[in-house]
Amino acid sequence: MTVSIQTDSNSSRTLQQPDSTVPMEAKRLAAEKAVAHVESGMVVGLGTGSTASWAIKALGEKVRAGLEIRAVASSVASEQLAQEVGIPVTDFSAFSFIDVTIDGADEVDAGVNLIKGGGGALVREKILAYNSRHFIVVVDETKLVDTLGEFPLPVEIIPFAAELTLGQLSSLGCLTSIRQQDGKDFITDNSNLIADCNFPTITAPSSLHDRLARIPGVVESGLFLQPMVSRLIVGYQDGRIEDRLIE
Ligand SMILES: O=C[C@H](O)[C@H](O)[C@H](O)COP(=O)(O)O
Repeated sequence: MTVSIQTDSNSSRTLQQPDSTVPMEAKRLAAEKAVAHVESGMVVGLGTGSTASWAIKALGEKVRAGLEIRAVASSVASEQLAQEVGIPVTDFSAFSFIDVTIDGADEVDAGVNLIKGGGGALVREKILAYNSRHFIVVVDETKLVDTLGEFPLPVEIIPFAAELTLGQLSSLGCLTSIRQQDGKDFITDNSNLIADCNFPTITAPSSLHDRLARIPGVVESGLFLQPMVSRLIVGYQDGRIEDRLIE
């Protein structure tokens, strides 16, 4: 699936979405490595996207082989996949914290700060990550960058006065557009819009995060900043896997 992003300079660029040209095998290997950290009795947060889907499928296999977990999902799509593969999905009132959440990312910088939200699930993903004892991020090597920003930053905004919110986002120095899908506005699981914000580069993610949070109408941004990630697992196209504990 591709999403064409129209910027306010009338140029366009294409976001590589799950299942296009990405190295699926590297994603699968990384996801399976992450699942090895899940133990019986745990409450597990399920991410969204193609890499997280590999983790959900691998978890489903382990559940069918006897692993006893309860899961919560970061999207309707991931919840449906979990149910299909036999993972018991529980209610948020049934526990007070998540033991481990496994999720993908669109970019990971040298300080293990992330851009997420390429699939539009960033708000629920961030809630799960924030409420998890361990947040395991699984990516293939193409997601590693020195500095964030090559991937347009997804920001979830409410539909009310979206044009004004978009203007406020642009004033931070980015080209913005409302994400489109099949010729219509992409609508999140929370009935909101995604503004894709194309910064030249994001050199100060923490300060940008604070400025975004001050804009009324912004629900959340796809910046997931340290300390949030506790483990980073990278799959390489040559079959290597790097499993790194983040202190
Ligand atoms: O909203 C979607 C998520 O943040 C995904 O985890 C992210 O876009 C990475 O997706 P994928 O694993 O398909 O590359």
